[in-house]
Amino acid sequence: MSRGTDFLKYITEQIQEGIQELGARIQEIQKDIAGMNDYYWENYTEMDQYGYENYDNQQALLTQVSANQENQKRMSRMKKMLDSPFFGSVEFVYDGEEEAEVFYIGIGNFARERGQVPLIYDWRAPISSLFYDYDKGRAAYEAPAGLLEGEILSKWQYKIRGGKMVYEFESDMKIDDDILKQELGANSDTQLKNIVRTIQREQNAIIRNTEDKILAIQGAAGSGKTSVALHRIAYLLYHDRKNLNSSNILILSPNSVFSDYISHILPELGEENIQEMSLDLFAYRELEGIAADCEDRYHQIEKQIAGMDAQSEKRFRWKQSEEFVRAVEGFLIELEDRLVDFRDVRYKTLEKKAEEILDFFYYKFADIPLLSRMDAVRDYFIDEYETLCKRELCEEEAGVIKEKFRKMYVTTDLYEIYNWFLTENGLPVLPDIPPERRILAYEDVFPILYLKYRLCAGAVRRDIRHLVIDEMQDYSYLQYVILERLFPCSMTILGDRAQTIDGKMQDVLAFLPKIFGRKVRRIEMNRSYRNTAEIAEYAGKIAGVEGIGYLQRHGKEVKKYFCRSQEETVCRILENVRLGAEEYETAAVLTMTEREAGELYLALKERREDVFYIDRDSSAFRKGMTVTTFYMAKGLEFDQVFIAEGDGENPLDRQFRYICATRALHELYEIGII
Ligand SMILES: Nc1ncnc2c1ncn2[C@@H]1O[C@H](COP(=O)(O)OP(=O)(O)OP(=O)(O)O)[C@@H](O)[C@H]1O
Repeated sequence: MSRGTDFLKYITEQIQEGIQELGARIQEIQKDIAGMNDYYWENYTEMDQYGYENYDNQQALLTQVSANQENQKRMSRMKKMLDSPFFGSVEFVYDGEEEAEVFYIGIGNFARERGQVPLIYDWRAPISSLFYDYDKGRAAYEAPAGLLEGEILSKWQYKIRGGKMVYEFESDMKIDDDILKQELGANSDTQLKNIVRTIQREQNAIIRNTEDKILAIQGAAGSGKTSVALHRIAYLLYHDRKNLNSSNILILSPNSVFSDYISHILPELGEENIQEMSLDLFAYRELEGIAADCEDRYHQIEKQIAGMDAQSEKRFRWKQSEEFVRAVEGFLIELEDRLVDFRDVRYKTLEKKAEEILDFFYYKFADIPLLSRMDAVRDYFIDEYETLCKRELCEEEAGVIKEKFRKMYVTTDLYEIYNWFLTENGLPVLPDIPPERRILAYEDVFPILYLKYRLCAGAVRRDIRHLVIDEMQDYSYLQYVILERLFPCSMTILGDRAQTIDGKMQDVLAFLPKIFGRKVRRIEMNRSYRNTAEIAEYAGKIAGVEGIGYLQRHGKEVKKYFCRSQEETVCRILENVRLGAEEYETAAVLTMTEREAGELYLALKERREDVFYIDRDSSAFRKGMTVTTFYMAKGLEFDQVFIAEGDGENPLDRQFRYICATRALHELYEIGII
């Protein structure tokens, strides 16, 4: 038997024994807990009158309950490990030592007892970097005690499934590529896979980067940006347990389908409860009370596809630009004088002259945002008044005073203030209607949100300690300014300029340093993993993207059809789609517009059962044939992709075809209309 198979046998026994021992411990604690409960119910009437005994009992109970919760977690981790306990090993001899040691690496640490040397090391442990960063020969890793150097004598890779060794071999770079090809040659799933077994060196450098506050990654389509960002989160959580837990992390993703697509990776890596949301949803929640509803990005894309007139297009761009931010800043300086009408305030013996209020407003509290500043002035005077009267005001009295101060604002309605700004800048104003009837066009959503953050206090989200922004190319200058204000934390920002959904490519890396300063570290990922060589070359030509490396994984040539009608398009799709038990798992029919997707979906649904439609309200994608727009398919991947082109020219044609083409793992069909 080989060393890997021997170790598998040994470790399986160890894990099984560990599970048994832990099971017994869980039961024991469970008994203790039951005993404590019984004791409490039998004795609670006789416990000391001050409640000390009761308190001690409760504490003891809580300790046992939380110990068992922890044990249950360990138990489920160990059970998971039985399926595939490790995937790599490194035979390493430390400098100055004679004998080599073999370190096995898996998805989590395993030791029989807490504090013992692990039998399997977590892929995020310092020692595991030997596996990802080096081949045979000299190597080193950064341990808590400092840099440890030595020599790697051999490196092995294993595939274990259901507790059985599928393959094992000594790995060098070439074999690495073969494994990758095998992994990527498999059928796609409706969820992104974890890549711990095959993380590449340049990916590992990003995952293990803890020095840079803001990492901005420009990566080709399919280069593993999303995968790397998620593994980075797992890595950061592992290494900074004291300061960071999963509720401190927020992922801004394009939509709910994408959120669902990536949602299982972190739990698989042992990290639960990471929050995910789109920036549009975030904005919508923040603007509650100002407007009843907001358009989202997808409304805007549909407008762009339908063709916007030059003036609307120009206005939209301006409202998201650096110039806009500057114009708002200028407007805010003037706003101070326009927004407040200082008056004397009188309430019983409290009397404040307008001049005195003005003085406090402009000087003492000048740092507080305008719409929150009067509250600070008011609280100051109320405090002063209470000290003088030697009593606290009741709620009703304080309410009356609050109202008097609040009334000095000419308006507190951000929508109205925004209209002042628009008028000043010679732009059409929004209709003068009450909040419950207001629906904000996408072009106004972030401008109003920006005003909110500049005018009201309390926006900064200090609970978030790490922010991930996926599809960075689709965020505007203004959105980044907002993000910078809201989240003063470390960030992983990733995207691909070639996939910008706009008339021209946007290189956000050109302006990010202006917003975030010198904290931004730029990294490029130029090797693509998703597509076959044939598809990658085809896609590269569409976007005019050069210099992308890809695996020499070969497949069918890309096929192009020209059809006369929708009926013919449907026929072409159905004759080429290969879904089934022995075939592919996912196929996508991707269109430019929602209308086209809706029509094709209905036509295909008549002919096949397993056809699903994804629109902006969907929250998951399923095995079978998915019909959707190119912009909803961003970030996802499918075994087969059919690009159903619309008729006529379109300003987003290049982006449409490029994004669609790069979604395909194995087969790509382009269907044009003549
Ligand atoms: N090191 C790796 N080992 C195995 N598979 C990998 C590796 N890196 C990337 N992949 C695979 O390549 C595919 C693309 O990865 P991912 O979706 O993370 O790329 P992306 O750069 O975010 O793509 P896009 O921008 O086109 O949406 C996925 O199937 C992923 O599992």
